[in-house]
Amino acid sequence: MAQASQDSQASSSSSYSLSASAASSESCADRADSATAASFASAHLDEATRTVLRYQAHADATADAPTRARVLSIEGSDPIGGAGTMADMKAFTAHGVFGYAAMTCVCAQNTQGVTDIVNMEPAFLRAQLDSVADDGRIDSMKIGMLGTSQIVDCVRDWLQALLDDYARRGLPRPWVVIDPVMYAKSGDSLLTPDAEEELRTILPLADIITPNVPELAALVHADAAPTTWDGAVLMARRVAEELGVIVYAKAGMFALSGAENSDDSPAVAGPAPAGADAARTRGTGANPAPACDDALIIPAAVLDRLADAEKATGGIVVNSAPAPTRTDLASRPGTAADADTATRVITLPGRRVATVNVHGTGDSLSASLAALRPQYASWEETARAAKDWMTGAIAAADGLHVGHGHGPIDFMWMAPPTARTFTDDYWTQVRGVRERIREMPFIQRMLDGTLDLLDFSFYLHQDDLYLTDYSSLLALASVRADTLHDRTFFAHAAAGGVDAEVSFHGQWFVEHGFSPEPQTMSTVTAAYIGHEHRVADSGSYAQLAAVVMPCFWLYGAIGLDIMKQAADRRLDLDSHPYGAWIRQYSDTSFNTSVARELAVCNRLAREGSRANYDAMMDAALISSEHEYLFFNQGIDRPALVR
Ligand SMILES: Nc1ncnc2c1ncn2[C@@H]1O[C@H](COP(=O)(O)OP(=O)(O)O)[C@@H](O)[C@H]1O
Ligand SMILES: Cc1ncc(COP(=O)(O)O)c(N)n1
Repeated sequence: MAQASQDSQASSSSSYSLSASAASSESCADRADSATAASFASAHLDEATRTVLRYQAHADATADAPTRARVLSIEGSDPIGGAGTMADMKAFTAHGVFGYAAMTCVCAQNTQGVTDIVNMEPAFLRAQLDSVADDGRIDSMKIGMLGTSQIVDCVRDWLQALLDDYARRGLPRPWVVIDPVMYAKSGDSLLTPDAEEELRTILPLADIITPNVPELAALVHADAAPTTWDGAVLMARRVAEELGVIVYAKAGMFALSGAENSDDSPAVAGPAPAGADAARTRGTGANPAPACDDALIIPAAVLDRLADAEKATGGIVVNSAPAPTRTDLASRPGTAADADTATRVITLPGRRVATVNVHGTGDSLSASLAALRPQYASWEETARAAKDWMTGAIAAADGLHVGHGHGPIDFMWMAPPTARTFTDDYWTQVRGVRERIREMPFIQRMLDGTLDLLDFSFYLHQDDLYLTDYSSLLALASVRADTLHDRTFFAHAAAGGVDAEVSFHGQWFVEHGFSPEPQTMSTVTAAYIGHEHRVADSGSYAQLAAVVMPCFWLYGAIGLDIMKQAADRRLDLDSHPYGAWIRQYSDTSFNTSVARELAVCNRLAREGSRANYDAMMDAALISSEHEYLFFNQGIDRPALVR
């Protein structure tokens, strides 16, 4: 059965199932052209040119393809929303595919355990599966918890019939990912003991299976689960070779126990980069983090079929990006070859996230593989993409606060958070900066009237230099604004506010006997302006809006705070040396602009990606540190720029 299913996959020669479905509507003349092109290409063209031709053929063949792959989940439910069907649908949506779902059982479970399971009558499950298959084309599927041997039989028979039917009708074979679910993270059993043997009968129908470490042990009838990663990979190789399917071996069990599974990674837990970047920075020396590498094990039988498929089409696999060949895989870093069996073991690097919130990680990974395979050219690329996505989703899990046991992962980690706004988050994160500014000697001495006028005039001169430049940044924000509202807001801010402030400073200089002439810029002022310009030059409009925000908000907030402190101390502003300035600073009309700027930032943070949100936050937080240094320079005089 294994041989037949894999061969039918190979003969469709499809790395993109969507593309192959479009190809089935190709005219005979087109097919003849492709065949001629193929033999011409294999005879005359170099590899790069043939690759370009593959791209052209793929583009032509997918011209009428649907916008999204259609992916089926066959799973049990999880009302807490972290595993099973619910995990699959969330992962499908996160990966941009359209999800179908047939339920094998309904589970009463949460992050702490499984309390009850109602299995579907096999006949009713079959009715669900037929409902999908009769009405919708399936490009890819993920099969998870099957529960009982009757359900295993039902799904296996349906799947075999579907694959036969697709083959008969010349339709591309759907990608099949099977997660041989036996146990939940909580330790609860999700498969009746008598069904373990039955489960083996469906696995050869898969392209790829994703057992965790205890499931690997069960599949090879080992008495105990391996205690080392090398032992797990060895077992995974046995399973791959016996079943003739690719095995994705998962290291989650070792991650949960805190063990490293890779020799080459430093054992220091540094501040880990978030998400996909985390996986990629390993081995570069940046942000060393403990490893959680997975492995993709491709048995020789599968490699041979992939290579044969390529040979059969003379190197042009119509509707397909190049499939990996033996030499291809063997020459890649992280690929180990075994002289005896020629099985390939590909390391999928990742970093370990220190969390207990891994409910549904196995489901999410297998669903991701099914969703991503139609979008990538090979299982290797698919697996790397799925692994990176999983690391990001696990890294964001602790923020969810769902459940008291093993909490779910954050399927939406690539989107900005929604429970709090960007400005809520920013305000909390700058609490320390706000306190430091409030307590700083410059502000306190100004309030009690002991601040040296020279120190204050130094600060005001720097403020003038800063504001002149700042107004150009606001004007730039106006030019780059994406709505008319933002454009006019920044244009007014650039013109009005800054102008008024500078002329008020000029008045103060004259009244207090200081020259209003521009002074030399300090290194502190230059550093703040430099940061804002760097963001303006290389960042997005959203980042530009965020980098100028602290000057609005922190300045406005300090003004309110000074007003409150002055009132609490019952200061007589008419006789106070800084009375006029305190009045000006406490002018709440400025808060109209602050409020509008905050609304602009929240909109831009909400509408963009998580990466945009984080970049906006970084820009604003760095500006906030500069705000502190800026006030502080009145007293701790920095060097001047020459
Ligand atoms: N703490 C962790 N840090 C990083 N990745 C993890 C962690 N725990 C699990 N993973 C990853 O999650 C995916 C699912 O693995 P695993 O948790 O072992 O599956 P299962 O849920 O079937 O036991 C794998 O890619 C694994 O490497
Ligand atoms: C319906 C269903 N399917 C699978 C799992 C395994 O999830 P995990 O072991 O990752 O918690 C689960 N708990 N529930």
